[in-house]
Amino acid sequence: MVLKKYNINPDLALERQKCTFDIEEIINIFDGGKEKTSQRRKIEDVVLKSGLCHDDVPEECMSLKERYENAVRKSCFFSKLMKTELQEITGIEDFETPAIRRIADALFKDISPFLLHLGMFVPTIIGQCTSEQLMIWLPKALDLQIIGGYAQTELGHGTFIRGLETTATYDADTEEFVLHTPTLTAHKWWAGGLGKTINHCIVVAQLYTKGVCYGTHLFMVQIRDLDTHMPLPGIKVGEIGPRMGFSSADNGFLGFNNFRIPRNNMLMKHAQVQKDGTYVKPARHGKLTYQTMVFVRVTLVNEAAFNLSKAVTIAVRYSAVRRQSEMRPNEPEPQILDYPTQQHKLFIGIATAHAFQLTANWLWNTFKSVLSDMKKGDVGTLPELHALSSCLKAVCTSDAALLIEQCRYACGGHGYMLSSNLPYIYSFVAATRTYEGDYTILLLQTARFLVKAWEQAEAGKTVTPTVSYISRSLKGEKNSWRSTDEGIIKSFQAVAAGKIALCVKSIRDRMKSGLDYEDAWLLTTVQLVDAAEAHCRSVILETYCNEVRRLTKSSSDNVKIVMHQLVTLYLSYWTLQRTGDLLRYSSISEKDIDFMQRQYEELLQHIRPNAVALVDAFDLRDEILHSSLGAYDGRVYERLMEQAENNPMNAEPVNQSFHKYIKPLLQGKL
Ligand SMILES: CCCCCCC/C=C/C(=O)SCCNC(=O)CCNC(=O)[C@H](O)C(C)(C)COP(=O)(O)OP(=O)(O)OC[C@H]1O[C@@H](n2cnc3c(N)ncnc32)[C@H](O)[C@@H]1OP(=O)(O)O
Ligand SMILES: Cc1cc2nc3c(=O)[nH]c(=O)nc-3n(C[C@H](O)[C@H](O)[C@H](O)COP(=O)(O)OP(=O)(O)OC[C@H]3O[C@@H](n4cnc5c(N)ncnc54)[C@H](O)[C@@H]3O)c2cc1C
Repeated sequence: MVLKKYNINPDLALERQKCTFDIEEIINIFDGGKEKTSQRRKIEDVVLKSGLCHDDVPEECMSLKERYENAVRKSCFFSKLMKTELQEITGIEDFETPAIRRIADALFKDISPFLLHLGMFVPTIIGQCTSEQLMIWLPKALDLQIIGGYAQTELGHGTFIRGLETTATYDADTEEFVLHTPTLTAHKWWAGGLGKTINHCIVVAQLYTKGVCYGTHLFMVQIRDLDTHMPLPGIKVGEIGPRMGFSSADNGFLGFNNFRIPRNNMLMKHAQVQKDGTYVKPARHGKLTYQTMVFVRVTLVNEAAFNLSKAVTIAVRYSAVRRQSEMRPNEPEPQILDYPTQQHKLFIGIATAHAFQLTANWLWNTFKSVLSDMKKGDVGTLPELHALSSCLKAVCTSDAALLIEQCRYACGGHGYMLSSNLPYIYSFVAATRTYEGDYTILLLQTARFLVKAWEQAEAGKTVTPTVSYISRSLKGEKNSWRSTDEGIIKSFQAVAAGKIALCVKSIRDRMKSGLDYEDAWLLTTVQLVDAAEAHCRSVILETYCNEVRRLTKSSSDNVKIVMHQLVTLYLSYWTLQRTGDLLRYSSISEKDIDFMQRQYEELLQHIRPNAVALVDAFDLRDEILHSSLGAYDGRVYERLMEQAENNPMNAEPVNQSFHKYIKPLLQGKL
């Protein structure tokens, strides 16, 4: 371990002695091998030694303007570091390296204003440009000669992309597009980095040529002068105002007054406008311009896992240090981690972080394989990827937000301190449930796919692997409950199949009673969201079990045991959460449920001695955790006091407001 090992809180030190497995083995599993762990640590060393992570004043004590300026400073120096030393170490394009994403959190407790540059601007250039356009913009973007964002959402529309109002009208005489914001609600709103930082932007606008609207397309737009950074004439741009999190990401607004850009600034990999204004539609699939969103949804599953692992590390370490109440009269106060209710709050967080991380890796591989199919001209696998990335983004970000909040509950009053870092982690993840497609909207997209899959299976057609359980269900295969991994997964698939069947029936019944398809669908949407969530649960459970089995094949017995205990905990937890559904759609009995409850409670006891070691195995350095409660040495109270003493509010013994207001009030002179 690279972490400092002096002055460790004695309770935490004892916890580490109880560990039954080799922590390094689990670290290697999640990094993807020993080599990757070593590369990641090298990257972390370089960034930590650079001195960039240091703030003179804690971020939470800065004004919004100071926070933004501090974040810009760090982003610039971090970018320089990425281009130099880090490039040498990674040897690959930076933005895909998970280690870079991890260590970025050592610099930014909140968000880098450059997040959207690497998160969406560069991926859009890669996915949407012709090879000529790529040659122009990609090197400049990677070299940070231009800095960009992604402006799709408007004041009036975010979810419904087809309803966007910004127009891009082609003028064949000058071979230019004229960008225009026709109404108040057409102003671009929310784009990260747009407020103050970026000079270029991908703009999503309704394309008009030869008097016809062809729907939304993507355009590369320079919005600020590269030298003075002033908005270009015809551009109205600014920051949208304080929000729950993302404080240093300068989310912005943008309006166009007949602003002209060259024809070549339409991103033309899939659809083109020729010089004379002729529109050439995408040859293969109508939704390829939505590809960056699919990419980000895939990466957000990883974000859910990573941020949850940070929160649960903080809460478990704190729970080992914190002593409160008594279990029996006159006995010493126990560590709060010894309360089964505390274990119930936290151990599911550890298991979920594992489940989401392995699912994220699997989804990333699926994404790469679909991209490779698409490069060969085959878009057949795209609908399944869209359905998977939609539901996994929705469910993983939503579960992670709930579990992170549970970690805060688990830390009592001190968890409410910004210095615990839990409020920052929560506000970041809470936003991921909304952006890049709101929870409900994305589950409804998956539901479309599931209903279609049902209809295909009914017609005797083969369906894709993630929904093959539908065919089994239609063949009349009855579910018989077994409390094994496979048995539980089969039962969750039976729940999903049962719910999809009911949705299909509801839609058909409603149509029989005279409604059209749209109304029948609309009235069934509560059930459809529920069915898509059930499908997603079955995907996560299956992926988690399969991946742990695959990845621990050559592990030591002790690692196999502890990793499998977490899998069983996860399966038991969700069985107990979903007893109503399982009683309805599987053959589970009350006796089985009693067994699962006892098994779950026993597992909490089995995992308890390894709890601290399991969070140590996330290998998160103190500089990444930024937490007074979760540091490796467990010196919680020392840090809280030190930070209180250094609070700028305590710099003067008497605040001037006493003389101005309180004293006159006390003396009746106000
Ligand atoms: C670490 C990185 C951090 C990055 C920070 C990011 C910060 C945040 C950035 C943002 O939020 S950017 C803005 C993101 N905005 C959204 O996500 C908007 C969500 N809305 C949509 O995606 C779409 O409007 C919609 C809900 C999918 C509906 O689109 P549309 O009305 O055009 O389609 P439908 O009629 O519903 O469906 C038609 C057909 O198309 C299929 N489809 C839809 N989307 C896709 C897709 N992305 N890929 C492939 N296919 C897609 C859909 O399933 C339908 O198929 P059929 O059922 O007809 O077969
Ligand atoms: C921190 C943050 C950063 C962001 N960054 C960017 C960015 O960089 N670039 C960018 O373009 N955008 C960005 N966004 C915008 C984001 O993508 C949208 O806010 C998001 O897609 C949700 O859209 P909306 O705000 O229009 O919500 P709405 O669609 O108005 O949703 C409001 C509610 O209505 C419900 N609803 C809407 N339509 C339906 C329907 N058809 N059926 C059932 N229920 C429905 C939703 O489920 C939700 O509960 C960002 C947002 C946030 C919070």
